[in-house]
Amino acid sequence: MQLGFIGVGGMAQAIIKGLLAKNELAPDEIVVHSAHPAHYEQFAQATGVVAAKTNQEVVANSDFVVLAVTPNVAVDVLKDIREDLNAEQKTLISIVAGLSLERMAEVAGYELPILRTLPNLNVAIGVGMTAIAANDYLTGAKLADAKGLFDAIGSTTELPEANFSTFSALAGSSPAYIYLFIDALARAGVKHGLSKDDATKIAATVTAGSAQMVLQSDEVPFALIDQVSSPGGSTVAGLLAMEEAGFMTAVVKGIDATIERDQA
Ligand SMILES: NC(=O)C1=CN([C@@H]2O[C@H](COP(=O)(O)OP(=O)(O)OC[C@H]3O[C@@H](n4cnc5c(N)ncnc54)[C@H](OP(=O)(O)O)[C@@H]3O)[C@@H](O)[C@H]2O)C=CC1
Ligand SMILES: O=C(O)[C@@H]1CCC=N1
Repeated sequence: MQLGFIGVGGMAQAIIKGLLAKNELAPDEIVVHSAHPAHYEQFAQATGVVAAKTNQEVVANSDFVVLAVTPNVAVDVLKDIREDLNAEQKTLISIVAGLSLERMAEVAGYELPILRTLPNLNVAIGVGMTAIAANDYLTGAKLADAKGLFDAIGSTTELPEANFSTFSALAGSSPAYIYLFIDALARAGVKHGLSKDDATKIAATVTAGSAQMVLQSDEVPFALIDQVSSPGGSTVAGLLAMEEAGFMTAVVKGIDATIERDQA
């Protein structure tokens, strides 16, 4: 498979890193281009992927083309490559938040096979969580191949587009919030005398372990919270202090704001 990337920012690099680490594709099966030669040429040199001189050259040399630019330029970029996409019926894979299949088809061509995806940064280490929605023209082997790319670097879930904004907040943006939680936990450890490195490792290990516990246990998180909280103990004291500071409200407000911005 030849896989093209238009845009090699944070998210595209995470996908490419994940695919290369899993040996899903060889570096010479990936072709990239972005706005600034200094960025994409340096990235190509560092990873061994192929640098194209234009977005059109990416399309010409790919079977599957990943649109990985920011939402504000995505439609203009699609307009620039639509002829090349349709000339040989390439498959378009979008990772652009907020850009619907209908809008992409309107701009790039109604019969173009398109997979709308919403991955997260954790694809870089093979534990991503990606939502996918295909249009009617993406079926059979092409759909399986496109989905397979994301299966190789984590979990995928087929989702109605109406739920993409919520998914984007809960899975696309939330790594940032979970990193923030880990950093806050570690900072508290530093406040009480641990080194930042030690505290961060401890906080991250416990966060990963607790997530595994939720996934593997039959209990809901609230029941697990009760199991940690010894009667009259320190955990319940901490929980109540966190709630007094608005922990749950802060999380829900953050997700509300994320969804609101995605839909703006
Ligand atoms: N970051 C994340 O966790 C997630 C991001 N997304 C989506 O991924 C997309 C990219 O986000 P992210 O990687 O964070 O953003 P970045 O700003 O890191 O990357 C954007 C990329 O687009 C390139 N670009 C800009 N204009 C053009 C153009 N005209 N032609 C070709 N390339 C262009 C930039 O080029 P250059 O580097 O040369 O400046 C850059 O490589 C967004 O649409 C976002 O919604 C989706 C899920 C999660
Ligand atoms: O911040 C953003 O807009 C993108 C969408 C999901 C994660 N990052």
